[in-house]
Amino acid sequence: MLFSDRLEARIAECGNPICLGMDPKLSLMPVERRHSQVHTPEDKIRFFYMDILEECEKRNVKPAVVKPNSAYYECVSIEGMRVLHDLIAAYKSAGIPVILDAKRGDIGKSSAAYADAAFRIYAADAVTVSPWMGKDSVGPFLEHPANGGVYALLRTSNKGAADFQDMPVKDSTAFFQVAQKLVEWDNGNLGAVVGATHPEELEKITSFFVAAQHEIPFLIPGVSIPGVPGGQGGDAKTVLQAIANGGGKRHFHVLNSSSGLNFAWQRSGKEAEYAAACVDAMESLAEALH
Ligand SMILES: O=c1ccn([C@@H]2O[C@H](COP(=O)(O)O)[C@@H](O)[C@H]2O)c(=O)[nH]1
Repeated sequence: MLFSDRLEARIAECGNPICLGMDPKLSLMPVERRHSQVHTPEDKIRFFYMDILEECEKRNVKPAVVKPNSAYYECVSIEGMRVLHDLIAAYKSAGIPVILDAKRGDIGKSSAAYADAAFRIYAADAVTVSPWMGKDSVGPFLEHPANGGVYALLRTSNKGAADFQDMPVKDSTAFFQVAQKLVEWDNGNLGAVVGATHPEELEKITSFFVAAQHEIPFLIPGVSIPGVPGGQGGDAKTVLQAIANGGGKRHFHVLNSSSGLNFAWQRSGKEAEYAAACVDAMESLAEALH
């Protein structure tokens, strides 16, 4: 089954388009309030996300997908990467697909090795890639036997996105040129990263794919949760409206919040309730988007 079909079925099944980012920030993970046996940063990360998973299962409130960003695990230690691997396995076995946010891409043979690492070693369902090096760089991810999803960076959420992505190219912009290539390269497993922070661009990008009669799933990072610091300011309802205005499919695209959902306990200040606060925030986001 193609990734786009699996994703659409998953969003319909769980009833929300939420992508729970999993970007550990140790100072905001008060795990020792619940577990006295936490001794290392790796334990802290493991307990934190396992508590959130347990709470999701207990309340039957699950995100459509999760997205750990590998940087936050790699910078902890080699063992941190083992924790990333184990969390991917745990969330997958709870039926939640995992997007590994690693932003890979290289010459063909090196991309093939990156693809194998993402899909076989980490066993992720999807991975983020940079399209900058072209078709032979993205191809090995699309052709990997795991048949996983491949989200290419298209119009990112950061301020610097404008530096290159908005550059005028052939009567349009660089990101529209990339969008055209994505349509050409897609084999049913390709998606695009489009930031939540620029809804006007999101609407235009949606219209582009709709006009090409070739919608691909968007991973939309940059969504903030009201009252929780650290997000990028994107508003989830505005994002869905932009997709609707562009004529896009309703249950196809996922909206990512990492710090907003992970550290939602900051709203009440009740540190020991970090897992419940995360799932509360997910539940109210899901309701608001229903
Ligand atoms: O354009 C992009 C691409 C990736 N990201 C990643 O998503 C999360 C966002 O975290 P928040 O805490 O919700 O802001 C993070 O892993 C980024 O590296 C992005 O923000 N924008």
